[in-house]
Amino acid sequence: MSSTADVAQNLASSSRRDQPPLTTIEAAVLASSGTILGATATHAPTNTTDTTAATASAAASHDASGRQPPTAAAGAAELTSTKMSLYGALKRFPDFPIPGINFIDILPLFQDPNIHRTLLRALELQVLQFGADVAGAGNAALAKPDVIVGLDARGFLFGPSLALQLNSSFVPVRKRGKMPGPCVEAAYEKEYGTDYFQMQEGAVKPGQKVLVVDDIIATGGSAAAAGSLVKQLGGDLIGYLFILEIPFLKGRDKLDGVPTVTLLETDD
Ligand SMILES: O=P(O)(O)OC[C@H]1O[C@H](OP(=O)(O)OP(=O)(O)O)[C@H](O)[C@@H]1O
Ligand SMILES: Nc1ncnc2[nH]cnc12
Repeated sequence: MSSTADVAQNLASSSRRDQPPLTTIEAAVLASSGTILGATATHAPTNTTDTTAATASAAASHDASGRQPPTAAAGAAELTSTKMSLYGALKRFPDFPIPGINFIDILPLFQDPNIHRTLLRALELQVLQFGADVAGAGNAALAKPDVIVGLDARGFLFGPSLALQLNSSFVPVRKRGKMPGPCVEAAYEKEYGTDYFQMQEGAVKPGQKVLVVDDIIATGGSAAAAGSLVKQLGGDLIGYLFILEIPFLKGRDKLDGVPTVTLLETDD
C-alpha cells in the first residue's frame, strides 16, 4: 500500500476537469479520510465499504527512521483541525423536537463560509475515496455517481452543491405531497416519528448509479426509505453518504450492507 504521503502527493497532483488541484490538506483528507473525518471503521458492518480501514494504517505509517513523513504529519495535523472545526460547529439541543431527543443541529456548518467550503470539499473527497474503494484505485470513475439523491430537507443544503462538484445530477426525495406528477412512495420511521417519502417517476433512470446523501443517520429509517425509492425507480444504489452518524442508534443495520460513509460521528 502507498504511504499517506504518496497518496496525498498523487491526489494533489492529479488533474480533475474544471477543478483546482487539491491542496495538501484536501489530498490528505482523502488519503486518510477515515482516520480524521470518518469514524466509520468502528461501526461499519463487515460487508460495507469502509473508507477508513484502507487508509488508517497509511495515515499512521512511519518512514524507515521511525518518523512520519512530513507531508503525512502535516496533513494529519491539518486533518485534525478540519474535523475539529466541523465537529465543533455542531450544536446540541436537548429535548427537541420531543422530550428525550438530543437534537444535533448541523445548520451552523453553513453559517461560516470557510466551514461551509471545508465541508463541501471534505464530502467531495469522501466520494472520490469511496469510488476508489469500491472500484479500485485506477477505476474510481466507474463508481462515480450519475445521480446524487438528497433527502428533504437537510440533504438539500449540500446535495446540489456536491452534485455540481461531481458533475452529477441532483434529484430530491421529498416528504409526501410536495411534488407534482406521478411519484413512488415509501413509509418510514425515524428517531422521532413516522413519515412518508416520495420521488418523481423518471427522476432516476434505470441503471443510473445513485448516491444517497443526508445530514444525519440516526435510526436509518429515512435513508432506508430513500434507498427503497431509488430501487423502485430502477436505480443502482451504490452508496450512502452522511455528514454525521449517531452510531448507538444502529442506523446502518437498516441499509442492507450498501456501502455507507460518514464524515463525523457522535455518541451523545
Ligand atoms: O435516521 P433517522 O432516524 O431516519 O433520522 C434522520 C433523518 O431525520 C432528520 O430529518 P427530519 O425528518 O427531521 O426532516 P428535516 O430534514 O426536514 O428536518 C435528518 O435530517 C434525517 O433525514
Ligand atoms: N438526534 C437528531 N438530531 C438531529 N437530527 C436528527 N434526525 C434524527 N435524529 C436526529
